[in-house]
Amino acid sequence: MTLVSDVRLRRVLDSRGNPTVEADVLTESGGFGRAAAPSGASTGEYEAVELPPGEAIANAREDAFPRLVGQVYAGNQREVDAALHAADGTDDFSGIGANSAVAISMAAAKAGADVLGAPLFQHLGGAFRGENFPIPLGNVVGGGEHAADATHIQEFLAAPVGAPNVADAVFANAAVHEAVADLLDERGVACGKGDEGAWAPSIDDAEAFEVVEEATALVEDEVGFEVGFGLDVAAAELYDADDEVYRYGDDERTTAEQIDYIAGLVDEYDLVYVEDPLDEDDYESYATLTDRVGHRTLVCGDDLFVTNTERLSTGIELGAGNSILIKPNQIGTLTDAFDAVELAVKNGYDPVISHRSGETEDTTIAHLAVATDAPFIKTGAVGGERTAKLNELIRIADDAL
Ligand SMILES: C=C(OP(=O)(O)O)C(=O)O
Ligand SMILES: [Mg+2]
Repeated sequence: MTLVSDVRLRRVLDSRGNPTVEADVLTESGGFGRAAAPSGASTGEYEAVELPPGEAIANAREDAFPRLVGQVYAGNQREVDAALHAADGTDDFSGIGANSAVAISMAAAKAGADVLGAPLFQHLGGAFRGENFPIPLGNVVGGGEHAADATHIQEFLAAPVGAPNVADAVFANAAVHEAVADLLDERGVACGKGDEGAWAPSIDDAEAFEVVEEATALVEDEVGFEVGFGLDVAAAELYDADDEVYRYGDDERTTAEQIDYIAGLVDEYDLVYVEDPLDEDDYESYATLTDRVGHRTLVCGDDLFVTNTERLSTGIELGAGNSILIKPNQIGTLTDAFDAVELAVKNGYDPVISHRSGETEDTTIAHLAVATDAPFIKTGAVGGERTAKLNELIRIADDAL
């Protein structure tokens, strides 16, 4: 029933105004799935390779279509994704492009769900998946590679850890986003937004901590449940490998100082989440930091692990981090992303399903988070391509699909 009968690829716009790959997968019985690849700006060095969309589309048409059409079943995700790997022939998807691969992989999953008449999260998670919903981490202030002339730390993330349900959590993050704007306004700070819809003021990191702490406290009082916050430091972007220092503008920190700095921030602000606090090649320092603060906060590897089970295995062996960011396009297929989640959970690492800074209206990650029972999802706080995922979570919780 779910035999793939056609695959179509095209260039569509992403939220930054760049072209990205969109895939349609059709099945013999009339099933249909459509999905689009997101795109990172602060990409990890070890991510699967995103090709220019035109090239990715041409290569996938030539090499992947013959292995998909009339050959594999959309309802059998492992078979679809194995065909994509076989068509690619490399270990980093530099043949057909991780952007073509992930778009096809996600579109096939949707086509499989369509044939079954089941929502995507149910097709992916099965009848016995958990009943939990992820806590959304919402980017409210940011800079780094996502906005010029803003904070050095890439993302300050609202984390409504005490929310009784996903809808209240989503609205709490939006309220923090709004409170931040009011507080910045009171301070006479005008600002625009970065790539993910977070405010991108021209203030230093210390002032951003003050503002976000105040905003989360205000919203916590208002909603009556715990609203903490966390960070994506995106430290690989700050690290100068030649001089072996982390550069925050004119300030620099050695690795030992960076570890002390992050541990100090966890203490001072009771951070619930710290992503990429150290360089993507420094497993040992991750282990040191995890030893110090891992019992009270999530130390999450994004550029460190790049959704890759081999890199995660190294981290597990060394005790580096206690959480992994899961971005399907970092590894190229849903099967690989699922395998990373499974390995993480088996070893006590919390998976955090994540968007990219360049996004589309695609909602696959909302379904992936529910299907895998992930405790967290990172997908912004406001903005159409971000609210697409957040509103989908609300619909899933409301049995409205
Ligand atoms: C979402 C992120 O940004 P990008 O997509 O630019 O890697 C991130 O670093 O976690
Ligand atoms: Mg990150």
